Amino acid sequence: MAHLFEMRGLRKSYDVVKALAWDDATTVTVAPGRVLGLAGENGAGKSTLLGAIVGSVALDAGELRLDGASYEPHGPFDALSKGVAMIPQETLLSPTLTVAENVLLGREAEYTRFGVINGRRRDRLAREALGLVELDIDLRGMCGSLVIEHKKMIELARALAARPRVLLVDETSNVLSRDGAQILFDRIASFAAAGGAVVFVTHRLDEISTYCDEVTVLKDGKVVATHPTGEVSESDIAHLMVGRELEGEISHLEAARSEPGEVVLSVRALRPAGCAEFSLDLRAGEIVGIGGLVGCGADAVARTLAGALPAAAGRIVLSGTDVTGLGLPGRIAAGIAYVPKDRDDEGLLLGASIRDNIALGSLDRYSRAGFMALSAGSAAAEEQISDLSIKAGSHRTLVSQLSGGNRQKVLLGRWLHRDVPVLVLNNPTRGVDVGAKTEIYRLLEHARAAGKAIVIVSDELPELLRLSDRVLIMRHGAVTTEEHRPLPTEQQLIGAML
Ligand SMILES: Nc1ncnc2c1ncn2[C@@H]1O[C@H](COP(=O)(O)OP(=O)(O)OP(=O)(O)O)[C@@H](O)[C@H]1O
Repeated sequence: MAHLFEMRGLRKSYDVVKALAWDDATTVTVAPGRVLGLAGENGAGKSTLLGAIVGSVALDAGELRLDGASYEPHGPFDALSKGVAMIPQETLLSPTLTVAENVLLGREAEYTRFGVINGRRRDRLAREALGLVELDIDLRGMCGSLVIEHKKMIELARALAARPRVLLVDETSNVLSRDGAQILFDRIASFAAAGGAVVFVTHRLDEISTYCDEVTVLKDGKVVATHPTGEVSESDIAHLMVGRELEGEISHLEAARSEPGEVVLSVRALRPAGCAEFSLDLRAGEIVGIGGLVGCGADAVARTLAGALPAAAGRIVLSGTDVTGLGLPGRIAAGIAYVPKDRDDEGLLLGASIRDNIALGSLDRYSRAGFMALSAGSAAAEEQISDLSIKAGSHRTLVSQLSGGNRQKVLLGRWLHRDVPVLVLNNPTRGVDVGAKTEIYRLLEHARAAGKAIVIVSDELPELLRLSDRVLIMRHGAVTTEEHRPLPTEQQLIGAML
């Protein structure tokens, strides 16, 4: 079969980090009508590869070919004009532009004449594009205030509306609801059926077996193998990615479960935005998982427990102290740590180092007579880098230079070494590779065994089933199901969500 897209001998280094380190003979191709899955640990080079394909990463060496001809994009807009569109891992929408302006970014000439904007035409074009992904939202709203799912759908709409030949999708499904993910996979399938070529990056190996024709595994910037997905199992792919077996480590965690202790966090008749009353007694050494479809209220519950969203009513008592009136910083100081879902918007200082981001969870430890002595956090940061296998030169590396999954690990690392009694984790392993996920599960299990009380909101049912002592399923803002161990199957929980 003729190739639509071809990559050969790609190399890219950032100082000593070899993000892409293919030898001259290494070639990866995608034929028309095919979906290529890209798998690899955090920092393996997947996003760098996609960045190189749209010209946002300048390669040190290598060759890209589109339709048999040399292809050298100068940036994402140039790539788009040549028929290559990307949905990046971290959203690139401009927060201060409207939905319509973002959807039509780069197409302004289509609705502007002699410098005058034709608003009706703009709105019609934007509506057409959003129709491709079944998104019906206010065209005049600012993108900065949208939920992440809508931002991703806008990026998908923008890409599809440009009618590209090659579509690159970087870890998009992990922020989408089931319905959103279904729309994404349907569009990918029809795009391929119409002769397009797709490169799809995900850490969810079931998505690779279900939706991809072939899988290429990257490790330390090199191509380890490419196989038709029908010929490799998910555990084969995981093995190629991390170079070791993972299942045994997980079942070990299952065996170590013990009875929870005293109630640490008592939540009474809390009214998170858009939700019914929510009550919970969370015990020391207990993990309560909360799941449900998008808009079910689990996200609002997590944010309200953390103090990131105000509650309309109710009480939250932490070890006998009423913390209801406290905002996010006050709750953190009181002992409720929070890992948000949208890490770049809500969680991390991208321009600061790993050490400073981790130390943010412990400012009280590092302030002396009103001055910050963050250098004292270096050892703690190095410990987190090693415990969580954060791929970085040192604790001085800026978070903006880390891969997505490694950023997520920094966010978690901020709290895992802290002595906080309560952790509220909102999709804590989003974008984290299978090996590091096992490591994070192990650390959370240790935190649980050490008596921490943990609430995990997760879109991944296997994660909830693996970690939780209790699972709450929410629908339309209310808890409709509560299950204790032994927990029901994934299928039964999905049934409860619908
Ligand atoms: N701008 C940059 N400056 C310095 N190092 C960088 C930069 N961008 C990427 N890197 C490094 O290159 C390596 C590959 O990163 P990349 O984002 O491609 O990984 P990835 O496979 O996409 O990981 P993830 O699964 O976590 O998204 C990492 O070690 C990362 O820290």
